[in-house]
Amino acid sequence: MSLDRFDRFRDLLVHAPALGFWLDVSRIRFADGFFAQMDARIRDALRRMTELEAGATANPDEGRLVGHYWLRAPALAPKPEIRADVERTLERVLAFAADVHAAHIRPERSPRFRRLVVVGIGGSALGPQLAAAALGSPADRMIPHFFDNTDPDGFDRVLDAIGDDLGATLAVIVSKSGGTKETRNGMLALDAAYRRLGLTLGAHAVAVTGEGSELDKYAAANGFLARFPMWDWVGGRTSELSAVGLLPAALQGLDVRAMLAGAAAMDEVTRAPEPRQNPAAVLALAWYSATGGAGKKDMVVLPYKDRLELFSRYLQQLVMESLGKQHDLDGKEVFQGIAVYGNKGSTDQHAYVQQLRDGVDNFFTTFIEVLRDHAPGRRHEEVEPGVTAGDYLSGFLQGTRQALTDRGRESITVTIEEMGPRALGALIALYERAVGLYAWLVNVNAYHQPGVEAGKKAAQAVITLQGRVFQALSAQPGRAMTVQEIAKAAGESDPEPVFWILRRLVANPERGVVRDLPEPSEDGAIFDATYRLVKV
Ligand SMILES: O=P(O)(O)OC[C@H]1O[C@](O)(CO)[C@@H](O)[C@@H]1O
Repeated sequence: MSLDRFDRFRDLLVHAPALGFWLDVSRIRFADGFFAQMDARIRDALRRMTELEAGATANPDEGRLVGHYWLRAPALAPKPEIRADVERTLERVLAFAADVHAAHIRPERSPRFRRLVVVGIGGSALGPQLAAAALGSPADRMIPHFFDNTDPDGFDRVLDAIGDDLGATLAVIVSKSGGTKETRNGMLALDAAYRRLGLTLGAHAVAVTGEGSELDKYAAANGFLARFPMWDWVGGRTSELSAVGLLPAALQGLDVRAMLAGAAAMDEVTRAPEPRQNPAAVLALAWYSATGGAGKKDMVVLPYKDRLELFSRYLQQLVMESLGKQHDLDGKEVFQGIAVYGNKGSTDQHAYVQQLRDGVDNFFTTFIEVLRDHAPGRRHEEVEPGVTAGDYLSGFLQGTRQALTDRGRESITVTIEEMGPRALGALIALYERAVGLYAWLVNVNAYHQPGVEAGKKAAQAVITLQGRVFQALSAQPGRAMTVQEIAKAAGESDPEPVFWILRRLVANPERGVVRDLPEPSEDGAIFDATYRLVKV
């Protein structure tokens, strides 16, 4: 039995020695004949990927090219102007970072920039956050911070952490569309913070955005230190190796050329035409087998390396925004997707692994193993005679993998030699391509995200309604009105969103809305409450 299993392991293992990379899918229960059955489809997906890399229009909705592969191999770009753009932008990123480090570019009053705040969300934050956490060290040239939401308390927390160093902080505002509200709000929060110190945002800021976008215009009008392009042929969730990720990484002092080289090397390996020798194809096939090609199982991502804790969050967007689609490419309703979650092993062993082993079998796990325990020169302290903490980490990985197998729970293991910029670039490239291939296996468009717009529009409607609520209250100053009365005065037929707005405003007394509860106040009385506007 165990010999059979070892044979199967050997048979299925994909090893890329030049990359120090292994992919083990032997703990996926492929049905008999699975690879033969899928052969034509995966070859077709590989063919389409080749066309995509050669410049085919892969985003039928938007008629756009999809070319994140050219970011690390500009010579492959289908047009000379794209190649020139990529090469020039990399040089500009590196030169800008060098100038900042050398204090040739310096803040308004401080002698040099010591920190950076990346303001962005989704694909304009997750990659930079992943790289900062995965590769940061005490040798970093600048300390990175992030605004990745429109949470005022989140802004406060970051600004508190920066403290007196704000004058020595570079704001990197990242938005492909240049119109994302969370990002705009973060930028305005920073603007206000600089102004409180008598400083200007423009003298401390750079933008990464699409040419001609709202942000691009704002940056030009406000004298930003520099603007870097974001091209329409790079999707947000595959933008880590464009200026979006490279600029923050270069400023932090990370080796961006090594990140690019790792991605380029993985791209080479994952262009292999033979599916079984192509790690991205094998990964996509393993997902297909595990999920029935219909998202029946979730992907649990467990890197046994603290530095990769954000990898599952990064993959969450890459996988779920790419694959989570209502319709397939033929317009058929399919409700596709694969749910992704996870943090890190062994930590998660003490959180939800109980359910993975004993509970509902609705997932497959991806273990990520890093062979090198820590940086050369660090001591391998023993925690027991002849045993190190790293031995335990490794033991827990194998142990959990086996414990899951014993219960028939499927898993994949990705192994890398050591954690570094090259490996990170390679991991990103591997998953980018596996997602693209899988999308074709299930016939969905991986390169659009129509579903995101609905929530954004509805949010804007709430903001507009809030304005009408304020108007209704201020039209009759001092008058106490019920939720229903306010809704009516605001021209809103549904009192519920008005109730939500008022409840929140009341919890923030600075906004001037006061709630009066009828006496005696009891359960349910909240719906008889009245609201009025007071001067604050
Ligand atoms: O870079 P932008 O345009 O601000 O967009 C941020 C994120 O928002 C999304 O469009 C979805 O809301 C993502 O696809 C994207 O990464």
